[in-house]
Order: sequence, then structure tokens, then C-alpha cells
Amino acid sequence: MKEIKILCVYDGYITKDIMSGMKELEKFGAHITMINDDQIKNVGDVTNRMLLLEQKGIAEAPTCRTLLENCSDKEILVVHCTSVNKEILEACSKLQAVVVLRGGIENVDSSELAKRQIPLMNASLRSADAVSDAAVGMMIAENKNIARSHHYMKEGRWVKSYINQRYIRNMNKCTVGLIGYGAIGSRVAKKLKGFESQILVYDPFVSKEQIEKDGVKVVELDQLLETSDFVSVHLRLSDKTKKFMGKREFAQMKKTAYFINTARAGLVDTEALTDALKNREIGGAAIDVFDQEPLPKGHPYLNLENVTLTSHLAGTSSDTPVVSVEIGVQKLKDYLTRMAEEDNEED
Ligand SMILES: NC(=O)c1ccc[n+]([C@@H]2O[C@H](COP(=O)([O-])OP(=O)(O)OC[C@H]3O[C@@H](n4cnc5c(N)ncnc54)[C@H](O)[C@@H]3O)[C@@H](O)[C@H]2O)c1
Ligand SMILES: O=C(O)[C@H](O)[C@H](O)COP(=O)(O)O
Repeated sequence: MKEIKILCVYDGYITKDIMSGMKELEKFGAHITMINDDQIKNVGDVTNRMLLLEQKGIAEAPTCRTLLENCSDKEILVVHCTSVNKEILEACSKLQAVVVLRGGIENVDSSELAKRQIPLMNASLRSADAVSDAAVGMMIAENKNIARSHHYMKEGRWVKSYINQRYIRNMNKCTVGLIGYGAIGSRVAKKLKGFESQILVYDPFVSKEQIEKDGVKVVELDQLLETSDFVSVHLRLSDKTKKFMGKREFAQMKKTAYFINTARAGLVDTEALTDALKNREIGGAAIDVFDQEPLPKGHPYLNLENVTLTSHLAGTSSDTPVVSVEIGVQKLKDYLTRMAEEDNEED
């Protein structure tokens, strides 16, 4: 079996222990080197790096010096959120494939890889269960006033009456609108089916047939916004989806509806959402992701009763980093097997 040199870069989220699952690939001829991303020390740094990449792009991402110093003879790079930018790619003359242990691929110069016809593999489903659990949890928490009641009880208050009790329905009578039907959106739908909610979906990039085979209904965005009791956004942030939810969209929502954001803050015009919440143009919101993290003191959300906030933890689960590596290992096994078969055919 031909030896193939793989360089794995771990960071504050994917640790050396977790990355050691890659050793399984030695049976497939891999020689594995593991290094640490010298700029990332903890999970907070990982989140900040992701946000920087999504907002500013790969060109502004700093280069990991340890990666640069160790990559020249490597055939495969495995990274989590470490940047695989032009400087790194120029140094990788032997590169045959790149594996990103996350769903988003913003940390990799994918157009440069495409030019060089180098395959890029990712772990798109790795946190889909964690985030979809969180989105469904947020809907139920709003419906049942769990966070608000908890907050009051901590203050010694026994509050029995909440504004939404006049109109909120049980989940089996609620309509949930999902914007984006990828890894996470589709899992939210699957989980909500157990609650017998009516599910509406807007995602023009997935075929109607594929979505409707899950027993949910494809609608136009206007209909989704106008008729849903919960509007949950599950898009990737890009130039095209920036501020997808603005003044107009919040105005279209029912006055009693909740907006759920476990995706990215940049998808939303924060000022428009704040106004809609303040003026009770929508029922409320549950939000996990913010323009600035940690959320700065005095942020308007903090003074609103009809908003529930979590500190960017929807994707956090002890399973997520492990699943990332499992997916990466499986994709690499398939890749190495294919390469070995092609080599055999040529011989
Ligand atoms: N809060 C967290 O901890 C956390 C963790 C992981 C992921 N996320 C975020 O969750 C979001 C969803 O991730 P995913 O893995 O499901 O992404 P995905 O790429 O699998 O799905 C995105 C979907 O959006 C659709 N889409 C794109 N443009 C659209 C448009 N204009 N209108 C409607 N649909 C459109 C795509 O067709 C795709 O199906 C991302 O923003 C991701 O960064 C958050
Ligand atoms: O915390 C998050 O939001 C995620 O861990 C990360 O930023 C995105 O993960 P992905 O969906 O790209 O796997």
C-alpha cells in the first residue's frame, strides 16, 4: 500500500484526543502528523474565528504558522476552522485533498482548490442534531414561557399570567415555518413531526419533491412569514443571505409569532428585529447568535421581556466534535479506498 502523508490540525474545539480517531486511517496507508493551531486556544477563539471568516472572508484570516511550516510534503490536510488560505496552498505542492471537519467551508480557499482540481470534503451533518434540538427546544420554551418563568422565580416572583397565554397554541396546533432546508432545517422538521406541528418550508435550492417526501409543505416566503406561529431561520450566511430577515419580513409575520435564530446573526437586520420586538410587531424571539459575541453589556435585547437569549451554544454538545472526526475519517477511508482501486487499475 502506498504511504500517504496526512497533516491534522486540531484546535480548541477538535482536540488532540478527539483527532486521535484519525489513527484508524493508518490501516489505509496513512502516515499521520498532528499539530495544534497556534492561534486558537479555546472554544471562544474557535467561534470568533468562524465569525471573522464568515463576515470578512478567507483573505483576512490569519495563517497558522505551524501549519505553514509543516505542510510542504503533505498530501492531505485535515482542519477544523484553521484557515487553508492562498499562503498555505502555495506551500502545499503535493496536496491531493482537503478535509474540513465542519459543515461550513469558509476557512478554505475553495476556488483555488477547484482550479487545482483538488477535492474538498466536509462534515456537513456534524452539529445538525445539536442545533435542531436547540431550535425545537427554543420553540417549546417560548410556547411554555420556560425561560421567563424561571427568571421570575429566581427573583422570588410567582407569575401565572403571560401575554402569550391568550393566543399561544399547543405545538400540534402550531404552524412552523423553516427558512432553509439543509442539514439543520430538515432535522428540525423531522423532530417537529413528533409534535404533529404543521411544517412549511422555503428553500428554492432544494427540489419540492425532495422536501415534500418528508411530509412537509413547500411554500413561497410570503406565505411562510404570514402564516407561521414560529419562523426559524436555517440559512448559511453569505453575501446573498445577509440581512435576509429585515423590516419588511418582520412586518409580514403574525403579531403573535416567534422568530427563532440558531443560525447566524448576520442573516438578520438586528435593528429591525429589535424594533419589531419592542413595538410588539411580533410575539417574541429566541436567539443564540449575535453580531458581537459575547453580547455587549447594554445591548437592547437584554431589556426586552419577549426575547430569550442563549450564548451561542446551539451547536455545542459533547457529540459534535466526535461526530466531526467520525465523518472525516469515513470520508477519508472512502477516498483512500477509491485512490487505491484507481492505482490498481492503472498497474
Ligand atoms: N448556533 C450554532 O451553534 C450553530 C452551529 C452549527 C451551525 N450553525 C448555523 O446553522 C445554519 C444552517 O446550517 P446547515 O448546516 O443547516 O447549513 P446547510 O448548508 O446544510 O443548509 C442551508 C440551506 O439553506 C438553503 N438556502 C440557501 N440560500 C437560501 C435562500 N436565499 N433562501 C432559502 N434557502 C436558502 C440551502 O439550499 C440549504 O439547503 C448556518 O448558518 C450555520 O452556520 C449554527
Ligand atoms: O458554533 C457554531 O456556530 C458552529 O460550531 C460553527 O460556527 C459552524 O459549524 P458548521 O455548521 O460549519 O459545522
